Order: sequence, then C-alpha cells, then structure tokens
Amino acid sequence: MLPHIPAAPPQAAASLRIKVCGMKYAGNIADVAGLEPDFMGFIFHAGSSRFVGEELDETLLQRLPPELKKVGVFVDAPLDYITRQVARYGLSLAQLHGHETPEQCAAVQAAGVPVIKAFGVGSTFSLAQLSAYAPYCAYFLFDTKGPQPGGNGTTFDWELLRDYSLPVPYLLAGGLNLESAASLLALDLPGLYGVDLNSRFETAAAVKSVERLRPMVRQLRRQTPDLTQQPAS
Ligand SMILES: O=C(O)c1ccccc1NCC(=O)[C@H](O)[C@H](O)COP(=O)(O)O
Repeated sequence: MLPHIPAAPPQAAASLRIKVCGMKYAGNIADVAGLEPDFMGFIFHAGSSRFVGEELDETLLQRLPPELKKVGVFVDAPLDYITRQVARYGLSLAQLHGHETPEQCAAVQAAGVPVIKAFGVGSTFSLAQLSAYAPYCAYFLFDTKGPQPGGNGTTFDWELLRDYSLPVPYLLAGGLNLESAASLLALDLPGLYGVDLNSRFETAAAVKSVERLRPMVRQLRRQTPDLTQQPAS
C-alpha cells in the first residue's frame, strides 16, 4: 500500500504592512507603538483635526523603535517646511497628500527624504498618471477622494487597482475598519504592500483605540485573535 502523502498546505500570501495614521498624543503614541505597526503617521496640515501643532513630543518620537517608520503627512507644503519637520522629529518618510507634482516629489527625495505620494481615487483617477512619479517615490498611497485631503473615512473601489503594474509598492487607505480585514487579505492586488488605518479606529480626533486596533493588527498579520483582549460587545 502506498504511504499517505498529505497535500501541501496552501501558500499563505505575505502579510500586509500596517500604517496607523493621524497620531498626536504621547500616551496614545506609546500605546499604539506597543502593537508594533510598521508605519506611524503624523499630520502636518493645519486644516486637519489631527494636525499635530505643537502637541507632538519630539523626544518621544526620537525614542520610538527604529524599525517603526515615522511618516510626516504634508499637503502642498513648501520643501523647507517639510525638511525642518523631518529634522525636528526624526521622520523617516514624507507623505505628500496634496497636488504635488513629480518635480516636487523629486525635490523632497533629493533632500534625502523618501517619499510616499498619496493619490485621491475618484471618478477622474487614472493609473496612467503614476508613471511620472515612480522614479521619485518609495511608496504610493491610494486614498478615497473626498471633501478633505485625507481622513474622510470612506472606501473606494479597490478593483480600480487591479491593472497596477509599476514597481512602486503601495498602501491602501480610506475608511478601512475591522470588517475590511478579510477582504483586504483576500484581495491579492498587484503591488499591494500594506494598509493605512485612521478614522475608523478613533475614539476622538487623533486618538486611536488600541482595543479596536489590536484585532485588526492580529488579523492582518494572520495571527489567532486573543479573545481575552476583545472589547466587550
Ligand atoms: O487624516 C487626516 O486628517 C489627513 C488630513 C490631511 C491630509 C491627510 C490626512 N490623512 C492621511 C492618511 O494617510 C489617512 O490615514 C488616509 O487619508 C485614510 O484616512 P481614513 O479614511 O480616515 O481611514
């Protein structure tokens, strides 16, 4: 009789990297850092309810683990403002979330700051515009176009990215919540590197709920949820 050869287990897709955006307050930053996200975002746009203003503790940011990438989020900001904030807070990357041109991205990159260029996906979105940005960007970020430059809390049709073919990895953003996790893991979109979590995990502007984030992080990392840590329903 032939020995039973078990079928090979299905190949698990690589887990998605996680960016928690819109952080501001010291205690909350330390708590969220404990979940070991890959990126943490700080909003340097005065029009946002998450604007860091003078609230952000630069010594705390400098003490965060080096593997946690600190992202400054800017909207059509001058180059010297970006480079000053990068130096002051020890930021790892600049996320350009306005109408920045490829030339502006090139200037930020040439100043030694790796760029995440964000694009609002709406009815006029086209993948064709991205090639001109590719040489100057470490990552792209695709967010839902809305009344605010970011943090609108709404999703877009992710299938619009199905034909993405550039070598720049990207983060998916816009209204992601715990219910999105299973679909995100099943997506298998070309170039998809990670996800960006923001308003759906907040208890107030720029205050993230660790209880809400924890099961999301576990799911995205394909870990078994720790039921003792779930919030009471
Ligand atoms: O979050 C903001 O307030 C914000 C304001 C201005 C520019 C960018 C902003 N956020 C950038 C992000 O990367 C957000 O996480 C992204 O827009 C998704 O937010 P949400 O739809 O709330 O999940």
